[in-house]
Amino acid sequence: MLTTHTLGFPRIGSQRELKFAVEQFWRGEQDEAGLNATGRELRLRHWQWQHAAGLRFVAVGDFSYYDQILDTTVLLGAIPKRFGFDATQLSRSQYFELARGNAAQPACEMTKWFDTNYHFLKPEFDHDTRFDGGPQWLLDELQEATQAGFQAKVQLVGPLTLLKLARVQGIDALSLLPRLLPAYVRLLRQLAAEGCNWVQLDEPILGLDLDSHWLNAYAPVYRELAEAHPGILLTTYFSGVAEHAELLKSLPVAGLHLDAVRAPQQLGAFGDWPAGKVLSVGIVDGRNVWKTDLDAALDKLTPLYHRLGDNLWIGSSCSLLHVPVDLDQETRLAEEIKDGLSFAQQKLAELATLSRALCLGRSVCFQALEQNRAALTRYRTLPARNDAAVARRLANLPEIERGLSYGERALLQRERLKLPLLPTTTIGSFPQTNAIRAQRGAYKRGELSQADYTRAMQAEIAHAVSRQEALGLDVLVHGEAERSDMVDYFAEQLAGVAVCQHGWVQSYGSRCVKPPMIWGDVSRPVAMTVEWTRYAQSLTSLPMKGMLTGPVTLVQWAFVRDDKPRAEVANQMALALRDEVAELDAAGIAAIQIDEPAFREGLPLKRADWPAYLDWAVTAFKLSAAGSRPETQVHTHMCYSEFEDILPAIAAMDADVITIETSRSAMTLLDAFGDFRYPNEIGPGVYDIHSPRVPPVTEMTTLLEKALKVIPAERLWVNPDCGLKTRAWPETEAALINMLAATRQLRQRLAAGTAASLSAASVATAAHVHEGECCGPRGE
Ligand SMILES: Nc1nc2c(c(=O)[nH]1)N[C@@H](CNc1ccc(C(=O)N[C@@H](CCC(=O)N[C@@H](CCC(=O)N[C@@H](CCC(=O)O)C(=O)O)C(=O)O)C(=O)O)cc1)CN2
Ligand code: MET
Ligand SMILES: [Zn+2]
Repeated sequence: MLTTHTLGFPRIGSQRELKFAVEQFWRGEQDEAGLNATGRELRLRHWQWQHAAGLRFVAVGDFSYYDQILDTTVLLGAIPKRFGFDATQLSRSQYFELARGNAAQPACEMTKWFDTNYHFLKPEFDHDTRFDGGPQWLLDELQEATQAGFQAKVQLVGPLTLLKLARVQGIDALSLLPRLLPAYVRLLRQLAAEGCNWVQLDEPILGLDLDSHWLNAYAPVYRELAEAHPGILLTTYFSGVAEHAELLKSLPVAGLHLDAVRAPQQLGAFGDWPAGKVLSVGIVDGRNVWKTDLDAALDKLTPLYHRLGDNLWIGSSCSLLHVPVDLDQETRLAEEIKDGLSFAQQKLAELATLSRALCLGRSVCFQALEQNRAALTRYRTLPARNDAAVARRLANLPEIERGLSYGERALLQRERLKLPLLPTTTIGSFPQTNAIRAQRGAYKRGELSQADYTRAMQAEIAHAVSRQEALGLDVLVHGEAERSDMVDYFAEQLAGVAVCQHGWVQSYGSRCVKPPMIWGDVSRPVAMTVEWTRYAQSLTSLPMKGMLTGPVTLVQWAFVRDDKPRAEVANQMALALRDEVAELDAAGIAAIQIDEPAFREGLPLKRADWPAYLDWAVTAFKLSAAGSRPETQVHTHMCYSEFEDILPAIAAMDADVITIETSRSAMTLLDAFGDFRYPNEIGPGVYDIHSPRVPPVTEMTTLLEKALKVIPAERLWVNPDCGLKTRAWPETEAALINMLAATRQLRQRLAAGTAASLSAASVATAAHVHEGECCGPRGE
C-alpha cells in the first residue's frame, strides 16, 4: 500500500486527559510518575489509532507536556542560561518553569505559530548559547513506539525554522549554525542507530518570504544533515513553496512534503520531481474540520501516483494538532452537519481509504467512496448554507464610515463620557473562577435552571462592578463571567455556526479552545450581549463598556467553510455584530469594545497576500463598528503585538480607542505608534496579565512616562495588556491598585507640568485633535 502518515497527531487527548494531568501535577496533586503514565498512555493510544487506521507510520515526537518547540530547544540542550538549569538533568518541574516562569525568572516568550491559534515558546539564543547535553526524551519515546511494534517516523522542527523563530540577542541568528548543526547531526545519528528510518524535519518558514541569506543556508545545512540520516523528509506547510522548487529539488534529502490544501497549485512546480525521491502530498486538511472530498482528492493524486508510484506518500497537510480529536464523541451535533465533518481520528481513515483506492482501484473502496460522496452531497445542499436574507444584505452593504471624523467624534464623546485625563479601564474579562465554570457546567448539564444560572452570573457581574468601583476605575466592564470563551459564547448564539461538546484544540500549554464551525450563512437571531450589559450598566453610574468579539477574530478563531471567500464570511459576521452594536448603542451604552486580538495573526504568510487580507479585515471591522452613533466611543483591543508593519491598516480601522499589549516589549511597540503618529486614542498595556506577578507602581509609572513621550496625554489610556480571565482575584486587585496609583501620580505630574507629555510637540498634536483634524497617514 501507498505510504500514509500524519505530520503529527493532537496530544491533548479526546477527553483533555493531558490538560488535567498536567494541571494536577502543577497543583501538586499528582507526582511525576503519574504524569508520565498519562503521557505514555496517550502516546500509545494515539499510535494505536494511527496503526489501526492503516497508516504506515506512527508519528513520534509530536507529543509534548507543554510545547514541542520548547521540547526541541531542550532536547538540543539550549536552555536559556538565565534559568541556571543543567540540560542533561532537567527535571519535569524545571521544564515547566521554562514554560511558565518561576519566582526568579519570567517564562520564555510565547508567540503564535504562524497563522494559527497555537502558541509556541520562543527559543532564546545568544552569542554563547551551547547546543549540547539535552535529555533523552525523544529516544525514549522512539523506543516506546518500536517496542509496541509500531513503525515510527520521528519529527522535529528543522534547524533553520528553529533559528528563524528564535529570539536572538545581539547577533545574526545564522551565525549560530556552526554550533547548532552538530547537535542536529548527533541527534539524527542517534535516531538512525536506534533503527528509525524516517525523520520529518519541519521547515514551515519556507512558506514565508525568505531572503537569500536564509535560502542559501538550505543547501549546505541539508547536505550535512542528509549525511547524518538517509531518511530525511523535509516538510513544508501553511503556504506554497513553488518559488523554491529548484532549490528543494536539488537538496539531498530523501523526501519533501507539500501542503496541497493551502496551496494546491504548487504541485505543478514539482511536476518533474526527481525519480527515486519521496514526494509527500498533504491532501487531508490539518487546519480545518471539513470532510475530505475523496473523489476530488483521488483525481488530483492519480496522475501523481502513475508517475511516482510508491514514492508518492499521502498525508495530512500539516500536523493534526490544529483540529479536535474525535467527531464520534459529538452526540449533540446535528447529523446533517456531521455529514460535512472530519476530526483527527476521521482524517486517519480518510488517508487509509485514499491509499487503498489509489493502489487497488476505486472499486475496492466503493462503499467508503460512496458514503463520502453521499454525505458531502447532503451537507453541501443544506438550505441554511445559502440564506437569501444574508445574501440580500451582503449585496447591499451599509455605510462603513462612522459619519464624523475621529476628531469630531472625540469632542462629542468627551462631552458624553466626562472622563479624567488618562482614563483607566480593563480589557473585559475578570477572573473565570472555578465557581463560575462549575455553575455553567451545572447549567449545561441541566442541573441548574436558566433562571438560577442567570442569577448566579448576575451576582458575578455585580461583584466585578463593585470591585471596579472600589478600585476607582473610570470605564467599567461587566467581566464576561457568562462567557465560556470570547469566541464560543458568540458562536453558540449565531445562526450558521455550530459548536462542539468536546472539540478541544490546544491553544497553549494546558489551555484549550473549542473553535466553532462556520458551516452556513451567518446571522444573529437574537441579541447576544444586550441584557447582560444593560444589567451591568444598571448597577453603576460610571460608563460600562459593551464587549464584543470582532468579525475578524470570530472568523480567524473558527473553522471556516471553504466554499465561500473568507472576506464574505467576515462580512456576514460583521453584519451580525453591527446589529448588536446598534442595539447596545440604543440601550444607552456609551462605549463599545470590539475585540480583534486575532487581527495580526490572520495575516497571510506571504506579504504579497497582505493587502487583500488587510483590505477585507479592515472593511469587516468598520462594517461592524459603524452601527454606532458618533457620540458612542468604539474601542478595539489587540494583543500579540508586532503591529509595526500594519499600522496604516490599524489606523484605518478608525476605532476611537485601541488597547494593545505592550508591557512585555517594554513599550518599544509604542515607538512605532509614535513614529507613525497614530491618530486616535491608545491604551498601551502597562502590565503583563500572563503571570500572577504584581508589578510595582514605579514599573508602571516608568512605562506611562515612556508612553507620554510618543502619545499626547489627551489621547492616552491606562489599562492592562489583556483580559484578566486567567488570573485569580487577589493578584488582579493588587495589580489594579498599583495601576491606579501609578495613574494618579502621572495625573498629578501632568497637572504640575512636569511630565513628558507637555512637550511642545505633543501639545500641538493634541490641539489638532481637538479641532477635529486627524494627523498621520490613513488608509491602506
Ligand atoms: N478562542 C480563543 N482563542 C484565544 C483566546 C481566547 O480567549 N479564546 N485567547 C488567547 C489564548 N488564551 C487562552 C486563555 C485561556 C484559555 C482557557 O482558559 N481555556 C479553558 C477553557 C475555556 C472554556 O471554554 N471553558 C468552558 C468549559 C469549561 C470546562 O472545561 N468545563 C468542564 C465542566 C466544568 C464543570 O462542570 O465544573 C467540561 O466541559 O468538562 C466554560 O467556562 O464553560 C481551558 O483550557 O480550561 C484558552 C486560551 C488566544 N486565543
Ligand atoms: N475582552 C477579552 C478579554 O478581556 C479580550 C481578550 S483578547 C485575547 O478577555
Ligand atoms: Zn487580549
